[in-house]
Amino acid sequence: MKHLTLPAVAKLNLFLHITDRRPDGYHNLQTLFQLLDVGDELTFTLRQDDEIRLDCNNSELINEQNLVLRAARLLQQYSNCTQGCDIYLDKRLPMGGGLGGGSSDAATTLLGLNKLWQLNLTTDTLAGLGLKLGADVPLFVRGYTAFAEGVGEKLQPLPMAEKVYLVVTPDCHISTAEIFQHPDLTRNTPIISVDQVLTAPWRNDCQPLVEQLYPIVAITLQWLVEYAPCQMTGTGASVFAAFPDQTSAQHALAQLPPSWRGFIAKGVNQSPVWAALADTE
Ligand SMILES: C[C@@](CO)(OP(=O)(O)O)[C@H](O)COP(=O)(O)OP(=O)(O)OC[C@H]1O[C@@H](n2ccc(N)nc2=O)[C@H](O)[C@@H]1O
Ligand SMILES: Nc1ncnc2c1ncn2[C@@H]1O[C@H](COP(=O)(O)OP(=O)(O)O)[C@@H](O)[C@H]1O
Repeated sequence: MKHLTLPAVAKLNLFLHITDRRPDGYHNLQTLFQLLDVGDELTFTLRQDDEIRLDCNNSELINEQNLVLRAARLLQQYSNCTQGCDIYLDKRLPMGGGLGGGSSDAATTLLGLNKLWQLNLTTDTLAGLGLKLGADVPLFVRGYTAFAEGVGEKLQPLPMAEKVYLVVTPDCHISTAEIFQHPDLTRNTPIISVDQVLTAPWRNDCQPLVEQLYPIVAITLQWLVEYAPCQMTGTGASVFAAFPDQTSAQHALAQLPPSWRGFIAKGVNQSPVWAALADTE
């Protein structure tokens, strides 16, 4: 096998509870990660040498900090692999919007190169490597909708009704670090058990603070709630609502103010990346 094209889908946090702050400054969370069926696409091509090169439809993303390059280099180093690759990233997801696009790209890179370089590393090993790159990477490596604890790395599969979501991303950049460092962040939500997930009220502890600091997020939520109950994902800025069907989601999307960005996606319990990998067997 010389080429491999794989999806890197988005996620939503159907709820996000912050339960405490750890001595290392990070926060323990409880969250329900819902995978979606839309995202970026990555193509991996074997090279004759051991170089790793990245190309992308967004030239600003072609740099050493890109999580795709960092994931590829980490895997090459970990496995002492002498092979290289050209990687093309087709960036489709809004960036820095709480949809996990960068983390998903990193996970797809770990999964894709494990296959292309025939490393045969286990999913546990890849998830462990992914955690070094970001808290959400293990979710995308494992590829199932899940209840998560810790910083998001302790995952239990939790299949959900596969609903239709409208996701709207207002034009503002929110720093995850700024939100987590803010004194007004709610960080003492009581811990719930996995049995309580479906009955507990779902809320995002970052949302009130983000609405206060970034009024455009509050305005976007006020727009969306006219159509369906809505919430913010991650540390923002994207917001989402579940709709009973494609038609009603499409109706709301058609009313979106011109400068806003939105898309419709279906919630999925299994990441399409795993089905795509199985197709290459
Ligand atoms: C909170 C979530 C929920 O999905 O937000 P989104 O990024 O999706 O919006 C993620 O777990 C975010 O993960 P990720 O985006 O990888 O965060 P990182 O880059 O690791 O962290 C940025 C900074 O946020 C703070 N941080 C992050 C995660 C966490 N559980 N506690 C923290 O206190 C730390 O100060 C860290 O330096
Ligand atoms: N492959 C990538 N795709 C998107 N962003 C990336 C990538 N690699 C690094 N980044 C950086 O990570 C930041 C957050 O990316 P992203 O995962 O899209 O957001 P979020 O964590 O809010 O869901 C971006 O602003 C960008 O600077």
